Amino acid sequence: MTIIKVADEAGIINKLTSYVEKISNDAILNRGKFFIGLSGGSVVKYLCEGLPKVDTDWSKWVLAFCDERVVPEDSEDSTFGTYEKQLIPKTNLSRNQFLIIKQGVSAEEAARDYTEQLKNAFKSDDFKFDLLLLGMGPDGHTCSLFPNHPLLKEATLHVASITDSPKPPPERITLTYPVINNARNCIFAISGAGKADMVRRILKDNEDLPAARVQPQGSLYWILDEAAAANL
Ligand SMILES: O=C1O[C@H](COP(=O)(O)O)[C@@H](O)[C@H](O)[C@H]1O
Repeated sequence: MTIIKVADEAGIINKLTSYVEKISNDAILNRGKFFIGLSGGSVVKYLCEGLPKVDTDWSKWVLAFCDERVVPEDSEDSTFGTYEKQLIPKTNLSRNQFLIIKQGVSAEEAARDYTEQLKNAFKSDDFKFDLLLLGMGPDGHTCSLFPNHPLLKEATLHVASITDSPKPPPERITLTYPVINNARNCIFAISGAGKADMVRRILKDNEDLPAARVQPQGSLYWILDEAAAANL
């Protein structure tokens, strides 16, 4: 695991951008495609500001979601909806490069359908992302994997549904640990004093919280600003 401390959000965006550029170009050079998993929450802002600066072959990108809210695409809670408005217009990406959750179905059906979409994209049952970009809530959740939730033990499904998310909206789908920890690279990007206590509990005290269970076969990076790293 590599912990990178930067001064502020601008520093997070710069670091994130350079990692994404390097990892995407390596993936495209070696395997012809770049599979990336995006998160919602504060990471959206970093990516919408940083990704347009990446020098890459956008046509080779396949973009999925580490988790997504089961809401209409035009809802302000839709993670895809936000990237559609704030990222696509600033890059050469097109909508059909994103794996978007099926609309108008239950969370369970959306998770099943998303699993099929991933199978088609990877042309395999082995969902090996080149990069997952992750956030962490102040309670230590990542993706839609919340503390003490039964989904933390999910070992069979690649994509699971949740209908009792403690953070609204309650209905979501999420990648599970078998997929997350199969990734070539995982990067957390965390800022602000509100996360400092949880950052300490995970990175210093080694508490068993959802974000701490992200231990990929590949590389793991935590990019922290000064406020988030204050208690390390
Ligand atoms: O609900 C969610 O929360 C987490 C963390 O969000 P943040 O705003 O505290 O960074 C996010 O990573 C996840 O994708 C999202 O659905």
